[in-house]
Amino acid sequence: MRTHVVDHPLVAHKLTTLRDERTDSPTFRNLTDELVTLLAYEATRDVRVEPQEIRTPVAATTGVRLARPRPLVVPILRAGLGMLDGMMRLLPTAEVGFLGMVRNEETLQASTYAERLPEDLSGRQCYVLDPMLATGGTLAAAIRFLVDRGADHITAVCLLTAPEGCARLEELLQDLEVPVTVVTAAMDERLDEKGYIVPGLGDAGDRLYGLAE
Ligand SMILES: O=P(O)(O)OC[C@H]1O[C@H](OP(=O)(O)OP(=O)(O)O)[C@H](O)[C@@H]1O
Ligand SMILES: O=c1cc[nH]c(=O)[nH]1
Ligand SMILES: [Mg+2]
Repeated sequence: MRTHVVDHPLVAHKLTTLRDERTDSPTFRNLTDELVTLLAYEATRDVRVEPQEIRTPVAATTGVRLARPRPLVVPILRAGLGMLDGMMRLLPTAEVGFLGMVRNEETLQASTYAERLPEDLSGRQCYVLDPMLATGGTLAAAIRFLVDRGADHITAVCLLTAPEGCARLEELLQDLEVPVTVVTAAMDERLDEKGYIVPGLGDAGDRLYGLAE
């Protein structure tokens, strides 16, 4: 597994406002959207392309287009939904599948409550969207689900990651032969006793969709 922390002053600037407890839900949603587009640029660095012959007004030339089958973007509900538009801005022709997952706040175990994905993902590049990689349980289960269906290339886009979660993800997925990359805006310090990322940004789903108020 490869973890890529995007080191860019605009990412750091937007992330700081995102973390701030005074940031309201509408601003949080906008910043998430902007941050994801910046991360998506890095996350799609190895998206598959194929040659395409075109004519410019001046001459014939060979360029590229996105290869078939199209990439699949998978937001993990609820909080991952806030990342979908930012990702689709760069990959407008991607297909979208959905996974609904929730972490039990006592046991920290992830469970799946909804799934709407193509049955056969053979040969598909998948981009998993989830703002928080905390203990890693949610992302590990989501990635295994996609690989079991045939996905052969996984990139997870996460706003924040915790070192403990990255280590656990690597351990849980060590038997996979599929390349897995995590692209993130920051690797934070640690998890607290409730499994929250420190300093983190709190509960991403609640901050996006306002259920905390
Ligand atoms: O790495 P983990 O320890 O598994 O935790 C991370 C998960 O927790 C949050 O979702 P949550 O369960 O709060 O669901 P929500 O998106 O509906 O708020 C977050 O969006 C991740 O999916
Ligand atoms: O810090 C955390 C950990 C899990 N889920 C969140 O939304 N935030
Ligand atoms: Mg939540």
